[in-house]
Amino acid sequence: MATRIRPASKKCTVIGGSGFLGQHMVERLLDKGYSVNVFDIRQGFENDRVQFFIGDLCSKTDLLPALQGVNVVFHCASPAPSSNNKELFYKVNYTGTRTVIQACKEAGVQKMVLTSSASVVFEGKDIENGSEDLPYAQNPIDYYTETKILQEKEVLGSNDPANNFLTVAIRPHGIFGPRDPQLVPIMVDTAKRGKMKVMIGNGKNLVDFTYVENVVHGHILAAEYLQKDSPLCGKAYHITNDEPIPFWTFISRVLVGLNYEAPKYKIPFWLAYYLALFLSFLVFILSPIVTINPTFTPMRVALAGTYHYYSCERAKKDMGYKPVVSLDKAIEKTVQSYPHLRRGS
Ligand SMILES: NC(=O)C1=CN([C@@H]2O[C@H](COP(=O)(O)OP(=O)(O)OC[C@H]3O[C@@H](n4cnc5c(N)ncnc54)[C@H](O)[C@@H]3O)[C@@H](O)[C@H]2O)C=CC1
Ligand SMILES: CC(C)=CCC[C@@H](C)[C@H]1CC[C@H]2C3=C(CC[C@]12C)[C@@]1(C)CCC(=O)C[C@@H]1CC3
Repeated sequence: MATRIRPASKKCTVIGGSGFLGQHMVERLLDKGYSVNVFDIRQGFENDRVQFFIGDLCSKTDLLPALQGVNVVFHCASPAPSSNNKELFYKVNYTGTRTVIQACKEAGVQKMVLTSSASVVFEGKDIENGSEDLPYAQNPIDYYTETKILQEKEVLGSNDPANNFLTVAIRPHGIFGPRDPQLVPIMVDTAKRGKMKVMIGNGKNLVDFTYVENVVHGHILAAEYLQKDSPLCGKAYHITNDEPIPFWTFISRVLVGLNYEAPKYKIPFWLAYYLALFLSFLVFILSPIVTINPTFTPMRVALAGTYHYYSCERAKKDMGYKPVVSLDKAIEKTVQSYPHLRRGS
C-alpha cells in the first residue's frame, strides 16, 4: 500500500459542492480540518466556514478564482443522470471537464479527484464482482454514461507527475443516504402512484448500493494517498459498500422502512425491457406536442433487473479502503432521515 500523506496545505475546492454528494464531502472535509471552497452553478446551503464561488464549470474565467492556492480539487459536478439532454451532458461532463483540467493546471492545483461512476463499464448486461480492468462500455446505456466515460478518460489521461499534476477517479455505484434527491424520493414517488408493486426479473440480482459516507471516505483517502510514484496516479477505483444486495431486497427494505408495501409480483426482465423501450418510443413520438418524463425507462429496467456489483479490492490494497458504515446501519440512517416521505406523515 502507498503511504498516506496529509498535505501541509489542506485547501481544497469541491466542484459540484452544492449537490448531494458534494455537500456530504464538504461536511467531512471541514471535520477533517480542510479549508473548503465550493464551486457550483447554485448555492445549495449556508455555511460560514465555506467560501462559495458561483459559476459554470464550462468557463475557465469562472473557475480560476475558486482554484487559487488550492492543493486538491474534487470534481463531483454533473447534470442529473435522469436527464436526456445530450448537448448538456457533452458540454458539462466532457468539454467542461477538459476546461476544469486546464484551469487546475493553470492555477497550479496539484491533485484532482474525479467522481466517475461504476456504470462506465455497464451495458445493461450482468456484471458480477467486476474489477476496474473491465473495458469501458462500447454501447453505453445513455448519454450520461457515454459522457462519464469520456470524462474519466480525460481526467486519467491528464495525470502528469513530471509537471506535478496527479489525477485519480473514484467509481461509486448507487449512492444513497440523507438528502439524496434521487434514489429514495423517486422510489417513494413511484410507490405513492401505486407503481411499485412489480419486481423486474426474479428478484435475485445482486447490486451495489453505496452509502454516501463511504463514498466520501473513498474520495478523501484517494486525495491523501495520491502522490508522485503512488499506484493511484491515473487510475480508477471502485468504491462500494462491499455488501452487494438483491436489488429488490434493498428497494423493499427502504419502502417498508418508510411504511410502504414491498413489491410482491414479478414480471420477466425481457418483457419489462421491451415495454420500457416501447414507452420511450412513444415519448419520443409525442415530444413535439408534450414533454413526458417516464419513471419506467430502459435504463432503470436494466439497472433493476440485472446483476451489477463491483469489487473494491484495488481500493483496499492501494489506499486501505474499508466501508465506514455497514449496509444495515446505512439503510436505518437513511430511512430515519426522510420523516417527510414516510406514508401517513
Ligand atoms: N447519485 C449516484 O447514485 C451516483 C452519482 N455519481 C456521480 O457523483 C457525482 C455527484 O452526484 P450527485 O451528488 O448525486 O448529483 P447532484 O445533482 O446532487 O450534484 C451535482 C452538482 O453539480 C452541479 N453542477 C451541474 N452542472 C454544473 C456546472 N455546469 N457548473 C457547476 N456546477 C454544476 C449541480 O448544481 C449540483 O449541485 C456526479 O458526478 C455523478 O455522476 C456516480 C455514481 C452514482
Ligand atoms: C425501478 C425503479 C423505478 C427504481 C427506482 C430507483 C431508481 C431511481 C434508482 C435505482 C438504481 C439507481 C442508480 C442510479 C440512479 C437512480 C437509480 C436508477 C444511477 C444511474 C445514478 C448515476 C450513476 O452513476 C449510476 C447509478 C446507478 C444506480
